[in-house]
Amino acid sequence: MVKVVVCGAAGGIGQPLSLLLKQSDLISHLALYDIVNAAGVAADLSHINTVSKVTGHVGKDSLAEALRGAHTVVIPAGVPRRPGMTRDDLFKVNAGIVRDLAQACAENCPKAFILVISNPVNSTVPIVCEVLKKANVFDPRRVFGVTTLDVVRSSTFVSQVKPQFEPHSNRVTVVGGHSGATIVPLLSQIKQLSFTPEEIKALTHRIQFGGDEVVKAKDGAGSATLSMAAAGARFTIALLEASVRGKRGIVESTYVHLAGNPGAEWNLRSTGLEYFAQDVELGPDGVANVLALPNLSAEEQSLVKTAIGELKGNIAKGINFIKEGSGPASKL
Ligand SMILES: NC(=O)c1ccc[n+]([C@@H]2O[C@H](COP(=O)([O-])OP(=O)(O)OC[C@H]3O[C@@H](n4cnc5c(N)ncnc54)[C@H](O)[C@@H]3O)[C@@H](O)[C@H]2O)c1
Ligand SMILES: O=C(O)C[C@H](O)C(=O)O
Repeated sequence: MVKVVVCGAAGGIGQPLSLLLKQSDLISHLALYDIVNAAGVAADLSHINTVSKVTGHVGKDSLAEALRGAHTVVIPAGVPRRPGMTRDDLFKVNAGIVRDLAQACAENCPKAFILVISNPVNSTVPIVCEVLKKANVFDPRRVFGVTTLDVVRSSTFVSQVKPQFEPHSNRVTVVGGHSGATIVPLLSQIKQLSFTPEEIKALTHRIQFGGDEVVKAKDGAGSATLSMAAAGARFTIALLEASVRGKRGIVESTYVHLAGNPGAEWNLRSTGLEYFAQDVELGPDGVANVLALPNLSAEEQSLVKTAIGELKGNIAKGINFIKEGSGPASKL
């Protein structure tokens, strides 16, 4: 029995993500939780003729039931950006939402994999980990910041500049975090391609600020939802392939707690950070191996240095939110 729970399932990401997860025969129960409308989304999806049972859970009183027995919990709950906002501006509202969902996971499904989509990911992942640490149920192998959209965008944008680069089957490693300058695509690792310095600069900028492109185009109606659903489903299915089916050699870039994770010593020492996104091999218990940062070009070294500076503050903000005590979730 593989139960996957989507928290925020009625939202812009939650609905298409749930639809994509409904296609997977790795999932036997898809539980959809939201503070509104999850019953309707669940009824609708439940008519699709695939193997999983779908249940809807609306409101805080139904959260425990939604989470009980979960193998994996995916969290796209919270508010998205509008033009002019940074992801960090979302902290005020989303930090409390993510904290409360993490607390419910600690109580109802302490061994579940937790996949955090809600922004700002650089801070919400530390929030989840701190809540689980406080509850004595933290396993660093089981908590992931979903940065797959940066990888998806990288493949797409590189293929638009280099048509011989097939976007579906070629992956680009993206390290750092998930916001602007903390997103560092390692274009030097694409060994089959060569780029001019101008191409590197333009591509790096587009990947770092791809989210802003969508926020601007949606003009007040939110941020990336459909591409994020595709990216979120890709990461969730990759984790299920590794953990349920026992498939080996699956590597995805993701933002994880470094200390205590297999293979993470090098990145822990070289970044000096508690959390960092990099290529991770997935396995039966989640993180099987954190891959060491490869040799970086001079430009990439400088980008990583800038990312580290920004990540330090983002991480401390998330940790302090739990350590120093935080009130109820607030409004924007
Ligand atoms: N990691 C990434 O790459 C990435 C990409 C895109 C968006 N995001 C983030 O994902 C989040 C969701 O974006 P969206 O476009 O789906 O927003 P949305 O407003 O369309 O949907 C959010 C959903 O969360 C629900 N929700 C609010 N509080 C909740 C709670 N306490 N428990 C459960 N559900 C709750 C809302 O009812 C809503 O249905 C935002 O924070 C956004 O910034 C992350
Ligand atoms: O840009 C955003 O706010 C949403 C998301 O983080 C993205 O990268 O599209």
